[in-house]
Amino acid sequence: MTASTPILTIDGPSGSGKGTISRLVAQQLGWHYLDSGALYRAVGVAAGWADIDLADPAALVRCAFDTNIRFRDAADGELRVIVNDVDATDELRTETAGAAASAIAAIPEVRAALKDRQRHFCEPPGLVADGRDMGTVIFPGADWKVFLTASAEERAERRYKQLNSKGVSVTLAGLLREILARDARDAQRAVAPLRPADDAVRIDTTGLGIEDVVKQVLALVKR
Ligand SMILES: Nc1ncnc2c1ncn2[C@@H]1O[C@H](COP(=O)(O)OP(=O)(O)O)[C@@H](O)[C@H]1O
Ligand SMILES: Nc1ccn([C@H]2C[C@H](O)[C@@H](COP(=O)(O)OP(=O)(O)O)O2)c(=O)n1
Repeated sequence: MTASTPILTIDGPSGSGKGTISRLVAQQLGWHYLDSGALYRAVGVAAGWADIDLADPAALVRCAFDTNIRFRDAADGELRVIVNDVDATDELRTETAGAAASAIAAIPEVRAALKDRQRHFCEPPGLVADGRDMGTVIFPGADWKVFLTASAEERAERRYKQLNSKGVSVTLAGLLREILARDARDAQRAVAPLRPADDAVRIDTTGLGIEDVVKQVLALVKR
């Protein structure tokens, strides 16, 4: 990590648009992008492949250290995630993987195991980092911090459309339940809970289009 490398953090709950907005802003600025949630999802999925019990913290911590995770920009603009040499992008995006990630993310030693890996993404010319604790724990000295929100109903609707467009069969009511459960677990855990940093700019994206949000975030960085 270079002390002078500019960092923008974008935190928020599931479906608030962190990933979409972060990638677009990073593209426009020509900066690197860290999808920290993908690291937690990858460890959860790798643990599943290795039959590790989600209630076995010591084995999960070993898994967090041992899992090889690489990101690759695909030709269609999607970010592919390669876990232990397997393209796990589609498996990672499922709600099952999200729930497993949220469960293992509550284990302090798992969070500690992933800390340095996240900080290594900070390379010139700049970094946009998205997650739950980017502005509070991983990059507390970030130059700009954004906290995105949207109503739970709108977030569930967005996820519904997103998964449907990929041919994944889900129900809106089921997604809303899962989103509310994940919000509660991520916000109530003892270590690095989901919350805005004191110096974060909050943007409620309910009813806003993607372009509107990108404009607001870029305006903040350029100010
Ligand atoms: N402001 C917005 N308005 C409408 N849809 C949005 C907005 N931001 C994101 N989306 C859509 O919502 C879905 C979930 O966004 P995503 O970036 O994956 O959220 P997160 O990373 O916070 O879980 C995506 O399909 C995305 O295109
Ligand atoms: N910085 C982070 C990122 C994700 N997590 C955990 C908590 C989240 O519910 C899961 C999945 O995160 P991810 O950002 O991929 O999920 P969403 O796209 O917001 O649905 O991982 C975390 O604890 N800290």
